[in-house]
Amino acid sequence: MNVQIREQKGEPILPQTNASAIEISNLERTYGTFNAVSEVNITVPRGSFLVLVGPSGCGKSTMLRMLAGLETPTGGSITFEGREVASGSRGIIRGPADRDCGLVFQSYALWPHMTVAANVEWPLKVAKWSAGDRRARVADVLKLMAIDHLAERFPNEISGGQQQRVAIARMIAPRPKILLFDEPLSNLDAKLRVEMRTELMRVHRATGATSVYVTHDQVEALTMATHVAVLKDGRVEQFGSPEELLSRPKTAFVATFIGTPPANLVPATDAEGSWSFQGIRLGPSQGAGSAQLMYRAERLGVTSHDQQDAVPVEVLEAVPLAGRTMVTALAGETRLTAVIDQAHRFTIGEVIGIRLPSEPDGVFDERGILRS
Ligand SMILES: Nc1ncnc2c1ncn2[C@@H]1O[C@H](COP(=O)(O)OP(=O)(O)OP(=O)(O)O)[C@@H](O)[C@H]1O
Repeated sequence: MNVQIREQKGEPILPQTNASAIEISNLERTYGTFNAVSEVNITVPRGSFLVLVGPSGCGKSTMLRMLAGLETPTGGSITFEGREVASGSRGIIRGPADRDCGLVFQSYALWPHMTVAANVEWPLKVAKWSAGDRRARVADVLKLMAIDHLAERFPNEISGGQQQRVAIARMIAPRPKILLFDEPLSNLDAKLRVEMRTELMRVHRATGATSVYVTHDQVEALTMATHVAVLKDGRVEQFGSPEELLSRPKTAFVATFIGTPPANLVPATDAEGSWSFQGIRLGPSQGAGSAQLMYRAERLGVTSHDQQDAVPVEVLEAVPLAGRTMVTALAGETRLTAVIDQAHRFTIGEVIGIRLPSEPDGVFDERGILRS
């Protein structure tokens, strides 16, 4: 299939095909003896929006910096549009300016002495666009980012959210085929972040550019991504669509990192053919030994603590959610979160019962690998 994506009225931009725009093979980055990124293999189809998500220190920024050409891999290779741009053996083959990619950071890094329009025009001057083309392109991009009324202001005369719009406008102005974002919304307040997420998705649709976006916020990841790579300790725990990660997490880490609220993990032992947790029989087990059972929050039931089939738990917090209630409680050292279909008041410290369904949503072995 060959779909033309249009940016402004009548302006064809990138054809979307099934070809891969970015190929990451066995990518590795070590610092001394420390592996910041190890054995990463990801193929990013052209036009997709890949989110790299994971906890602090998992190697997201190192990955993005290698994609941008700001960091040299110590092993493996990166290919953009079929051309190798960096590898462990050959180092940086194409530098940041030679990769047809744009980069936006958390800090906006605008030129303070230039107006908004001049900031956006700058990369076009560097790329030697004609004055007429530059003027037309700057006008289009400012309009696309809804900042055309700010064209003559200086960066210190506009808000943080507006500055980030300028930084994005400046990035997309030369029509790079690949857009790289490193936590671009983390300096914005919660309301603005939500608004900018929608804006970024609009920019992605409008430009059709393959995007790689780094965040530690899994909600941001699931909202924006066509593809998600969950990173942990420099390795990819799982790569797939948001739906795949939510419906079939391959590891206990992914199950507890992705989703709102994330799934519950219950350490269970096999007792005469049943799973047992804190003396409660949960349902038929498939084999001997111990496992971590996954249950989604909406499948847990809340009852009184004296029910025989319920796990007694102590309430830690309860949050009202549009007519529903999310209650988090502690069973020994295990945190359990249930979402119930009613508005209900709980008292912190109160002991209640949580009922786990007989069929878990997934069974992980003790190392956290999906068993079934
Ligand atoms: N120049 C460096 N020298 C040594 N170690 C480094 C260097 N750069 C990064 N690291 C280490 O590599 C690991 C990955 O860092 P990276 O910045 O990629 O993580 P991150 O997932 O982006 O984290 P955060 O979300 O906190 O920004 C960290 O443990 C970090 O301390």
